[in-house]
Amino acid sequence: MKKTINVVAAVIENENNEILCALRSHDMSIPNKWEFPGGKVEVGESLHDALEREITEELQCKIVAGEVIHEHTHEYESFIVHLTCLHTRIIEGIPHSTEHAKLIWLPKENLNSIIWAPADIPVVKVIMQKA
Ligand SMILES: Nc1nc2c([nH]c(=O)n2[C@H]2C[C@H](O)[C@@H](COP(=O)(O)OP(=O)(O)OP(=O)(O)O)O2)c(=O)[nH]1
Repeated sequence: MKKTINVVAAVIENENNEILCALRSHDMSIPNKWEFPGGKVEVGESLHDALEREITEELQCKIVAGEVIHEHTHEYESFIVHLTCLHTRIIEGIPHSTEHAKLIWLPKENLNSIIWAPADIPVVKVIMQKA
């Protein structure tokens, strides 16, 4: 049976209505695809706590996590991901990549100009509808 992992990801918007997009590196799972920064929720952790922890580790800045934008389940070939994306804003620092190949800020209306991890496509559509 395929394993299901619970993942929480940050839709980080700046004052220019741009969204932070992170490129998975060639040595990660789902390589060379764009995603929203975040990661797996640990046992006993709330979504908000998990996201704030992951962003501190991954981007070396502090965010505050807000409402859920979208959540759904996507089945990959070897595992299933339950992805919850939260609206967030940075409260301290500037994002620096510690794990990703690249970070870019993209205007909401251009989010479909890059190749997203398949699980992210529904949330990208939701964000673009609100652009
Ligand atoms: N953080 C994040 N992960 C995503 C997104 N979309 C998506 O399919 N995923 C997948 C990629 C990973 O397999 C998993 C997230 O786990 P992770 O961030 O701990 O991934 P990882 O590469 O560090 O871990 P691993 O797969 O090497 O064990 O969920 C997304 O938008 N953000």
